[in-house]
Amino acid sequence: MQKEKRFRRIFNSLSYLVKFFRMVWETSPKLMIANSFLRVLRAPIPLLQLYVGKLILDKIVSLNQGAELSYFSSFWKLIIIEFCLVVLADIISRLTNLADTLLGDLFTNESAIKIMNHASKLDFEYFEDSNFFDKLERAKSQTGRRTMLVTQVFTQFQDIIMVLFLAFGLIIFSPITTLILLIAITPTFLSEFHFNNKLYKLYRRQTVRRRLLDYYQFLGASDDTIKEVKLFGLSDYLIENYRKIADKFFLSNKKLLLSKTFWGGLFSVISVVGYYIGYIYVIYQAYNQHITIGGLVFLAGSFNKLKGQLEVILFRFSVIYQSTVSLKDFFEFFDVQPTPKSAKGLMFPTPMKIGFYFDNVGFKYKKSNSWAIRNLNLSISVGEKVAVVGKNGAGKTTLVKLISRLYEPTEGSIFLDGINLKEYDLEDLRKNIGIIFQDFIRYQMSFGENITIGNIAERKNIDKMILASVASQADSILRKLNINYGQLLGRRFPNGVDLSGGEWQKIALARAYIREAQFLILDEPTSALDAKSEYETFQRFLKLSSDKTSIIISHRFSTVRTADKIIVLMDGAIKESGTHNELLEIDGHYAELFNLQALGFR
Ligand SMILES: Nc1ncnc2c1ncn2[C@@H]1O[C@H](COP(=O)(O)OP(=O)(O)OP(=O)(O)O)[C@@H](O)[C@H]1O
Repeated sequence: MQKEKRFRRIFNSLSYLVKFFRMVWETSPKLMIANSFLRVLRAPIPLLQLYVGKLILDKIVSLNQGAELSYFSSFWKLIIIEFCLVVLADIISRLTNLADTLLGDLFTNESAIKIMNHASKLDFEYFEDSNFFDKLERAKSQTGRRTMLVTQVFTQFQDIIMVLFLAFGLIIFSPITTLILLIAITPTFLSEFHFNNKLYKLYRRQTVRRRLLDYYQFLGASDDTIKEVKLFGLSDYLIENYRKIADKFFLSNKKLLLSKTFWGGLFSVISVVGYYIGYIYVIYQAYNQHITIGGLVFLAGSFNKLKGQLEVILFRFSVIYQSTVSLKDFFEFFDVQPTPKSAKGLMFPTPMKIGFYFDNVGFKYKKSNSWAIRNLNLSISVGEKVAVVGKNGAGKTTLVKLISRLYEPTEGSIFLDGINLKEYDLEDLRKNIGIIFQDFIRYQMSFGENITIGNIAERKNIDKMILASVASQADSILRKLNINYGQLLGRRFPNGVDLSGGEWQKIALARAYIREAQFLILDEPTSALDAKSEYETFQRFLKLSSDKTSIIISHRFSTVRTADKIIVLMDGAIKESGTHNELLEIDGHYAELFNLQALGFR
C-alpha cells in the first residue's frame, strides 16, 4: 500500500514534469531546441578528450621507444584535435549558459504572468480561503526553484548522454569496473533521496506557520505598520513571537539535517570503498600489461569522470524529484478552476429602467455557520439614492458583494430590470457599477493613473480624467500641494508624495466617477474622516451620483439623512426602511440611534 502510494507520487511528479516542460516549450521553442542541440553536442566531448589523451600518451611511449617524430606527424594532429576539443567545449558551455539564462528569464516572466492571469479569473471567495492562499503563496514563491529546474533537467539530460558515452568507453575496456561503480553509488543515492523527500514534507507541513512568520516580519518591519508598532511598543512582542516559531522550525530542521548528514556520511564511506576496489582492479590490469599506459590513464580518467558524473546525476535526480514535487504546488494552483460562468450573458440595460430587486435573498459565507444576510427583500429604483445603515457585521458590505456578484446568493435571487442578475454578462455588470470600498486601494502610481485606472479603456482621455478630478474635488489637492497629474503618489517608491486619508478618498471618488457607471456604491469610505469631512464626502458623492442610482453605506445616521431611502440593516435583515422623516416618526431603532449620535455632536 505504502509502495503503491510512493509509486503514484513518483508517477504524478513525472506527469507534472511533462506539463512543466510543455510550458517551457510554449515559452520559447527556439531556445529549447537550441539548448537541447548544444547539450547533445557537448555530451561526447569528455570521452573524446580522454580518448585523444590516451592516443597522445601511447604515442609518447612509442616515441620514447625510438619512433621518429616528423614535422606534421599524427602526434601533432592529436594535439591540435585536443586543443580544438577544449575550445569547442568552452564555446558550447558558454552558449548553453546563455540559452539557459535567457530561457530561465523568459520562463520566470511567463509563469508570473500565468499566475496573475489565472488569479484574475478565479472567484473572489477563493481569496478569502487560507488553503487557497497557501497554494497561491507556494506557486508564487517557488519561481526561482522552477527556473533552476529547467537548467537542472537540461543538464541532467546532457550528463546522462555524457555518462552513456563514458560508460560505453569503460565497458569496452572493462565491464566489471562499470558494474562496481554502479553498485558503490546506490546506497548514497537512496539515502539522499529519502532525506530530501523528508525535508520537503517537513517544509510543506510548515507552510501555514511560515506565513505567520512572514506576517510577523511584515508587522515588525514595514512602512504600513511601523507607526502603530512603535506607539504600542510591539517590537519586542513581535520578535518574541517570531523567535518562538522560528526556533521550533530550526530545531526540527536541524534534527533531520543531522540524521541526513550521519547516514549520508556512512553510505559515502561504503561508496568510496567500492570505488577503490574498482580503481585497484584497473591498476592491476595495467600491472599485468593487459592494457597500455595510455589505456590505464584513459580507464582511470573515464572511471574517475564516470564516478563523479554518476554521483552528480544520482544526486541531481533527487533534487529534480524534490523540485518536481514542488511543481505540484504550482499546478495545484492552476487546477483551482473558476465557477463556470454563462457563456455571454445579457448586456447591462442602458439605461436601467426599473432597477434592482432583492427577492428573499439569503447569504452564508462558506465556512460560516450563520447567515450574513437573510430574508432580504429590497428594491432600489432607477435614480434612487439609498443609504444603508447598521451596526458592525450587520451585512452591509455583503450586500455590495452580492450586487457586484463577487458572491452569488445562497438562497433567493437578485433581479435587475426584472431579470435575474445571473443572466447578465459579469464583465458588463461590473463595468456599470462603480464601487468605492472602505479599504480602497491607494495605488502607488501617478495622481492621474490613480484616477484613470477606474476606466482603463479610456486611460488616454485626459479630458475625462480632468472632469472626474474636478467633479470629485481631487483637483484641489493638486493646487494645495503644488503638484501635477504626473506626480507619483505614496511612499513606496522614490519621489512619491503621500496624501491624507481624506485626500486619497477624493481620488477614489474620482476613480469611481470616471467609470461612467450607472450605479455608484460608496461603502463607508469615511471611517477615517471627521464628521464634517464625512458629511462633505457624502454631499460630494450625492452630487457625483445626481443622475445615477446609488447606495451609500454608513455607520453614521446623521450624515445620510438626505438619502431618498434609508435602510436599517440588523443581523442581515431589514429592520426599518423609509425616508429620514418617516423613520423618525416611527420612533424605532433608527430614531433611537440617530438621536444618540446627534447627542454626541451637540
Ligand atoms: N469572508 C468572510 N467569511 C466569513 N464570514 C464573513 C466574511 N466577511 C464577513 N463575514 C461575516 O458576515 C457578517 C456580515 O459582514 P459584513 O462585512 O457584511 O458586515 P458590515 O455590516 O459591512 O460590517 P462593518 O460595518 O463592520 O463593515 C459578519 O458577521 C461577518 O463576520
